[in-house]
Amino acid sequence: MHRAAARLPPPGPGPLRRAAAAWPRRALCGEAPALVRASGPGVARRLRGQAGVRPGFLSGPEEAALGRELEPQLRRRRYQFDHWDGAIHGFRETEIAQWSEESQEILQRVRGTAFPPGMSPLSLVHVLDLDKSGYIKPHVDSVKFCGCTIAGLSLLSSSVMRLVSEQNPEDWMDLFLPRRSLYILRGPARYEFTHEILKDEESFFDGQKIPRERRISVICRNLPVPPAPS
Ligand SMILES: O=C(O)CCC(=O)C(=O)O
Ligand SMILES: [Fe+2]
Repeated sequence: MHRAAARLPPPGPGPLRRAAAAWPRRALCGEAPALVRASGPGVARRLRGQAGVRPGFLSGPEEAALGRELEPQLRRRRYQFDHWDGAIHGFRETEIAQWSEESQEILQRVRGTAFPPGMSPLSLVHVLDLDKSGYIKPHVDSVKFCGCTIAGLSLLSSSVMRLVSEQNPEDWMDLFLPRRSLYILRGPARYEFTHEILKDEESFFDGQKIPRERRISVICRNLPVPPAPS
């Protein structure tokens, strides 16, 4: 979702629900420092434990197994190059509730890593297939439909995810997402910073080109906590 633009969810049921709104605070996850670069020590401190990358989270065979399961479902859809809210360019997507046993084990591992005990993960898992020319513009995931944690697996391609502070756009953090890694965004990284996936032409991490190929992400989210009754 574009910065500062409050948007409505898409008409009817659909996997994309990105709308800006209020920013409740919550916390915590691990990180690999070599895979993140921040605009300054203040941002690094603020996002420590809130934005992290686990390289090698998936093995090669696990990536292949997920791919085999996802390809037939994705192939039925067309890449879209103009989305309803313009947040994503060159993509197709789906939400999946039923997974093979092998994939369920992987998703359990994601949830066990990303979500503290007692948090309710969304049962639908979001699968986003970005064409080589596709990219994700800066947005904040809808607070209406998605809770404090976003955890995503990257298949087929490495990429760079950029976080930019909504309040001070000069504050940013880049996350290098190697192929087969898991990233986790929580608390301020999820609510107070936009996130985006850079297009191939702009895909650099710490000055180094990170070529963007076709990329499939498998994203687990949790339910928003309902407001306390007044
Ligand atoms: O592809 C990803 O890892 C992120 C996708 C995303 O930001 C979204 O669907 O809201
Ligand atoms: Fe998002």
